[in-house]
Amino acid sequence: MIGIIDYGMGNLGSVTNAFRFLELDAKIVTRNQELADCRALILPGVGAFGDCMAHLVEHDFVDAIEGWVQAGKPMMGICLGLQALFESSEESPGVEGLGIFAGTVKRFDLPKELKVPQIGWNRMEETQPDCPMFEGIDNGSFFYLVHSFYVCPQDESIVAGKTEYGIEYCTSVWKDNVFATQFHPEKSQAVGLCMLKNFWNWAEVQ
Ligand SMILES: NC(=O)CC[C@H](N)C(=O)O
Repeated sequence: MIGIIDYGMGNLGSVTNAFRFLELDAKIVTRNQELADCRALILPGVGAFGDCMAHLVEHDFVDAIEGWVQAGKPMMGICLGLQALFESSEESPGVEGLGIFAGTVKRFDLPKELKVPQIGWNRMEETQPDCPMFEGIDNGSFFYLVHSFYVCPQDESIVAGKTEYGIEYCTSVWKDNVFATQFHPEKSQAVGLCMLKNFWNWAEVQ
């Protein structure tokens, strides 16, 4: 079963509905003790970096997530759930992220004709085409996103997907047992559902 972490800030409903539509066993976990029943985790997130980290601390999920990742168990981060995996964010100066990946999160600084937050569909170029989460997804497919900040991995080798919005920036990362994306696969129709199904299948064999 896949555990969808509920720390009071996720877009839980749409993520849960997506797995229900796929007829895949996923449940919302509200206590870190429930992680033991899970085969894989989803870290969703909508809102501000600082609030995300405060809620993860308040719900006692920080050590549990770090332990999960260190144990080599599969996890997928979505949107703010990607950003929280890094060390810090310009969105919340002074707040420490989970630090699972070295690097920070920066705010778009774009010409005024490019609106921030970027809200809508944009293409992802697969820079790790062998990433299992991209199975059956054409390179350059469009995904849905809503964001003002973007991750800047220190180690570029973890970048799995890039997108152009005034600048070229990272929209997916994959290293070992952790995959995360700035996009909302649960709101990206067929390609997004395919990505979630791929994560389920990949997690099955980890
Ligand atoms: N949709 C979101 O919650 C986006 C996450 C973050 N606040 C950003 O603007 O990039």
